[in-house]
Amino acid sequence: MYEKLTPPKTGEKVTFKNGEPVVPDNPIIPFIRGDGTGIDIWPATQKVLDAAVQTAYKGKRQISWFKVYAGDEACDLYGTYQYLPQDTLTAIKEYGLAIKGPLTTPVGGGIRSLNVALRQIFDLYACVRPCRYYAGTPSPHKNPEKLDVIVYRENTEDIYLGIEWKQGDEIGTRLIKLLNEELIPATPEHGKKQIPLDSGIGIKPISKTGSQRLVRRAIKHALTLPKQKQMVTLVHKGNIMKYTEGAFRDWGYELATSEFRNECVTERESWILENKEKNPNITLEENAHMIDPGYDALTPEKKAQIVKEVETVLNAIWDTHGAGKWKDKIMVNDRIADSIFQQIQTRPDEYSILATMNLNGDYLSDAAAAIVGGLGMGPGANIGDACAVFEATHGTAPKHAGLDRINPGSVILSGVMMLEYMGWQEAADLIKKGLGGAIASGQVTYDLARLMEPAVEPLKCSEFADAIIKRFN
Ligand SMILES: NC(=O)C1=CN([C@@H]2O[C@H](COP(=O)(O)OP(=O)(O)OC[C@H]3O[C@@H](n4cnc5c(N)ncnc54)[C@H](OP(=O)(O)O)[C@@H]3O)[C@@H](O)[C@H]2O)C=CC1
Ligand SMILES: O=C(O)CCC(=O)C(=O)O
Ligand SMILES: [Mg+2]
Repeated sequence: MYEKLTPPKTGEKVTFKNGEPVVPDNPIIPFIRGDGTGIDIWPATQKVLDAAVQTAYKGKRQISWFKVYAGDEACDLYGTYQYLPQDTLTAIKEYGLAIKGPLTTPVGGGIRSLNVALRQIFDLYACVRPCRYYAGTPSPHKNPEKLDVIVYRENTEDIYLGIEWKQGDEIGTRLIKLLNEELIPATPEHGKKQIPLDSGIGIKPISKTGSQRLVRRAIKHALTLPKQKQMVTLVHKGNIMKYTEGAFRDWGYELATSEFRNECVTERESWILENKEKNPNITLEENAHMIDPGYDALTPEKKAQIVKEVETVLNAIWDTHGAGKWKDKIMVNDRIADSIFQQIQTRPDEYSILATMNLNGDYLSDAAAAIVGGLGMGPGANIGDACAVFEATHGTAPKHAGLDRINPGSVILSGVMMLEYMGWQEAADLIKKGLGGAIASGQVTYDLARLMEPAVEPLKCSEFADAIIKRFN
């Protein structure tokens, strides 16, 4: 079955039932060390995970690690350009869960991202990146503790799908000509627009299926959160890209108000309901006027549409959601992408789950991680219905590689996410306690040490792992 790998002799497979993992007490879990700083981060992470599992379960549960290869290490073992060997894919498919360090993607040429390839191959459609603050972490923000969000990023489509043609490419040029000469003129709303012939071209597909399965997962996650965090914000640039980004928003609302009708209320619905609660005799038109600030300037047709919307909402959900009942539902709202970047800084406590398309989520997860301490504190998980691969938000940080100085926090916290996903909460809690304790006592790696006031002497990557483990008991 494997060309160059031998799975551990002990341990069992994780299986999946209805999209959820079924985890034995001794699961076999494949890991990819990663390129660059992976060489420092992975040993530190494995040590912390093993120590936590041992402390929590005293041998009753343990992980059998299965080393698999990707990136530079894979080329060393399998040969030139063998960045993602079949053995690795077979192992991840077979064992269901995996964890990885970062992998290099050269900018502007060579291999396409291995990280993205793994997500696409295993249909890991939800990239889940929580950004929460650990007390004592230095931050450029005044109140970083107010940010506690989870970026739920669609992980398989968008411009990130990688369907692109280089400037000057023959097929790319044919495509531009087809668009300019036939398809754009055949679409009246595009007017006389033309694509410059010397353009590179990228395709941005956003599907209804892809959008809704992501939002479905986000809403299900929201249902597990404390009441005050039960919110899902659909992030998009739909004012400009109406049929991709705008459609993501619309499909998100459609799903929330159909599949989760009883569990969700949209922001706009909540305004309509609240207006009637405050004034039971309010007319439909008065209500419409209140929910749309520009109402007076609208055309009669548009005004009639909003009045109809108010009527439809009241008829559909007044009984189930009215009289304040909506306050116990998941709030689903939407924000324009550029605006959300300032909102997470100026009003962080108003947000919880941020459901995004692929590219917006890529940007937003780095930005949100920066608020709570930087990329060394940004964990993540790529989750599908039959497989999950855990990895940090950051990349290989090559200038720090092999120096035993980088912060392993993000991959360790990705391990915490994996333990929680497995239902091994006790081990996950120990690591969060240990990591929180180490940071609170100023025992941190260079990235956090340089921001601390007063300054502290940085720990090495390996020493940070030990500082976490020391605090388990
Ligand atoms: N999932 C993955 O495997 C990903 C892979 N990549 C790939 O990684 C490579 C390098 O990308 P690059 O743009 O340099 O981005 P990186 O995220 O690798 O690093 C950028 C900077 O972020 C900080 N940083 C990153 N990781 C940590 C950490 N663990 N602890 C503390 N600080 C950290 C460092 O800042 P400072 O030096 O200021 O301290 C570092 O120089 C590229 O090939 C890229 O494509 C990128 C993102 C994700
Ligand atoms: O794979 C890469 O090179 C980049 C991926 C990335 O930035 C991310 O997933 O956040
Ligand atoms: Mg990124």
